[in-house]
Amino acid sequence: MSQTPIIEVERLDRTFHLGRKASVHALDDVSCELGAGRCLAVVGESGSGKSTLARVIVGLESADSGTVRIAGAEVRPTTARRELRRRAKLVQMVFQDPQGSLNRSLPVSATIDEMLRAHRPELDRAARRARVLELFAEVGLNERHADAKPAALSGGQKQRVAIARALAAEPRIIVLDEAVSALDVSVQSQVLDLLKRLRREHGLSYLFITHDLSVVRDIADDVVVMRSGRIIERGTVDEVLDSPREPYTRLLIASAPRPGWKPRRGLRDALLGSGA
Ligand SMILES: Nc1ncnc2c1ncn2[C@@H]1O[C@H](COP(=O)(O)OP(=O)(O)OP(=O)(O)O)[C@@H](O)[C@H]1O
Repeated sequence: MSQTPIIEVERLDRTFHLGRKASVHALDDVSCELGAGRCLAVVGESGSGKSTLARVIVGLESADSGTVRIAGAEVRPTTARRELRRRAKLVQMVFQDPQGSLNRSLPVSATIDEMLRAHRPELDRAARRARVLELFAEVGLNERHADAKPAALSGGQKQRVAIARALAAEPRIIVLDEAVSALDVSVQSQVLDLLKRLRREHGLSYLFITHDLSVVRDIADDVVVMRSGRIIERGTVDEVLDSPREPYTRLLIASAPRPGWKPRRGLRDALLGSGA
């Protein structure tokens, strides 16, 4: 990771207390960085702490200790509108389920219009409409899609709307949390191509949370492997996926679906635990 980091995460710790005695150490001394203009993938089995890391980074979740710096400034969870807006200009998040940011009863363009109102107050109604259509065109959609209600769009189209919504804030970083995981393989590859193009054209940096190593191979430059709240391996995608040092990483790679792949559940469960 040679470029200046745009995100620096240092020694994050987060424990969730579930009951009187039970607790989960979701982040355990986690440090990592995202180089400016790069794509860092965070991989690991379900429950390994990937989403918690993403949520702490964007300030949706607090950490018990440790620091997160974005573009050199420390970020903390806040409800202050000005601070939230300032952060949203730097970093946007795209989730697995785009439905969450869409209002069922309004055309999907409304969600983008709302972002523009927040981040581009100088635009009047007509200029916002023009910008909405520009953003739709950027993600491969047209006016007909913009004026449709969410139910009339496919999963892939809705995820494109979510990406357009993120772009409307003109952020420098997009955090994608399993953003292509719910899409079938051919739609997934189209959305990945779109993300690659947008990254090039806008100089974006991506933090890409996924459990899918073929997606990592396709889009990421660097990767960290999480297990039980800790980062257990890190490096460039080629280093980690071609020459993994940790047995756990080797197992993740061995158990990733590929043509002709047959799950070896016994071995996998023994090594990854029942939550895998
Ligand atoms: N708000 C919360 N309250 C209690 N426990 C939580 C909370 N958020 C996360 N956890 C726990 O922290 C651990 C890490 O969860 P996290 O969602 O970060 O994992 P993940 O790697 O993103 O998993 P997945 O791939 O299934 O989304 C899990 O054991 C989870 O149950």
